[in-house]
Amino acid sequence: MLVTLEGLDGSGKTTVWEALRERYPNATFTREPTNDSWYGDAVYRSIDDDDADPLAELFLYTADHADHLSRVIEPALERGDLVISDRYADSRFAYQGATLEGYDRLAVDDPLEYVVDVHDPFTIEPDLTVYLELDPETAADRAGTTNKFERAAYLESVHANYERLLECDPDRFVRVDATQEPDAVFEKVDGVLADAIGD
Ligand SMILES: Nc1ncnc2c1ncn2[C@@H]1O[C@H](COP(=O)(O)OP(=O)(O)OP(=O)(O)O)[C@@H](O)[C@H]1O
Ligand SMILES: Cc1cn([C@H]2C[C@H](O)[C@@H](COP(=O)(O)O)O2)c(=O)[nH]c1=O
Repeated sequence: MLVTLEGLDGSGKTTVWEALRERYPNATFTREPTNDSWYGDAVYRSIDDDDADPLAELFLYTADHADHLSRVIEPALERGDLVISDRYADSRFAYQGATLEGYDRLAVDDPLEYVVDVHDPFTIEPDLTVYLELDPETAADRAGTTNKFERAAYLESVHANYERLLECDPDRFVRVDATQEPDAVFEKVDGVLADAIGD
């Protein structure tokens, strides 16, 4: 079973992911961008480049996703592991969907839909996606605005894109209020996960 954690920067995904690691020691824990491949290194170079071309950046993230699928996700699912990923394809739909808004050289009406279409032929859809919902101001505050994506105005567009994704796929997404204390957020996510895997 593939479970993904999604949300704005600072919404508490990694905090929950770390706590789940202790709760499910036999599961495969992974993340995007990956932090153990040159594809992931290339993505982090792009994140640190304020002038990175948004379309090139989409394909760097997507290359990292393709490698992540073949190297980590598919083998773990074939072994029958529970796989828990801190960010996954929905991050691309929401974030690159936002960076590509108003990018003149991409002749599409709906960048989010375009990014979904790029993934459609090869990605593996998660069985469950936990969306940690937080307002963009608090998210930017918590994240500390350390990279170009962690700014409230940009996170507004990302937030709107996540809302579209949740609306399109209500059976896959579970929304969790990320303004609660960390323990309460974890308890809620743990309950959702236990229900999903029949624990
Ligand atoms: N429920 C919470 N309430 C208040 N602060 C929190 C909560 N969860 C996490 N934090 C704090 O917010 C900051 C960001 O948390 P975390 O790294 O888990 O978020 P994230 O969603 O993984 O962020 P990013 O996507 O930027 O990596 C950390 O300082 C963390 O301690
Ligand atoms: C997977 C993915 C991530 N991003 C953005 C979101 C964050 O600002 C950075 C790095 O992620 P982290 O969880 O803070 O380490 O990258 C993105 O724009 N598109 C994606 O597909």
